[in-house]
Amino acid sequence: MVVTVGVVVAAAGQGKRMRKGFNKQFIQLGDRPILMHTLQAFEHMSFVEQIVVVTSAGDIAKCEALCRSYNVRKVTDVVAGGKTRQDSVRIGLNKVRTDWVLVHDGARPFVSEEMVNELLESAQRHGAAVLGVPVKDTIKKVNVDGIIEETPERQSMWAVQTPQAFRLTELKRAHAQAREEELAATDDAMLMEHLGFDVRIVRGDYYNIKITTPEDLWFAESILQHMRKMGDRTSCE
Ligand SMILES: Nc1ccn([C@@H]2O[C@H](COP(=O)(O)OP(=O)(O)OP(=O)(O)O)[C@@H](O)[C@H]2O)c(=O)n1
Ligand SMILES: C[C@](O)(CO)[C@H](O)COP(=O)(O)O
Repeated sequence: MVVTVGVVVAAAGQGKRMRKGFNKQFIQLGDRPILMHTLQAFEHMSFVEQIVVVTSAGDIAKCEALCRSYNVRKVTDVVAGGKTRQDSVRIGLNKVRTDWVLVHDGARPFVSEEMVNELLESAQRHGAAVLGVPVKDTIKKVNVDGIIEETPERQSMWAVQTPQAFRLTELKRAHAQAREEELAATDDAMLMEHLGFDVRIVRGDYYNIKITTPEDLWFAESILQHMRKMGDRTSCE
């Protein structure tokens, strides 16, 4: 079956935890801004037909100019996002014209074709899929007084990443319903789970980090150097 695949790249956050005073997507990582690493990764995936970038209204022109200078041609729309990531993704989805959509954080620059292939294969077989990695630490549920309430069994704990892959119509429905019910979610899978969909987890890679706090930039520089040395984006492990 021939299917079409689009991507919504959520890049409209303020990067408060990065404490730079500007959107962290524009921080230079190696020789280009973080967001350009992310967009170029999808640009080079042959099965991706369309990329929609969601950024803040004030950064649209800058983002379009960067796409031109880095030769990112699959970007059809650069649109202004919303207050939350969920709002930004919902806005971006309105521009997507493909059967399947990958939702990805602009701040995850090390997404690879190999991981996206596996993700899409699983999503198309089972209906919806997300990348994730088994957690390495012991996880505690802690109450407002700082007292540990519960230690969930680690074997069943995964740290969820992006991309996350869905049928466009189904994800749009999940977003519409969440809006109606005022349900707030930190990822798109949660909205699909809420609608009763089974969402598969596909093993991603520990290097597929989201750049969130300042020390993540050290890790990101090391990952980038390692990948360039290996001459292959996928051979970090
Ligand atoms: N209103 C928002 C908030 C977040 N994002 C995007 O969602 C991704 C994951 O969010 P996060 O890492 O939390 O980014 P920020 O919201 O920028 O960070 P912070 O919470 O520290 O302000 C980022 O690529 C971010 O740009 C978005 O598109 N729209
Ligand atoms: C979607 C996500 O990347 C999954 O890990 C993440 O939840 C989004 O970022 P945030 O830090 O929760 O805003």
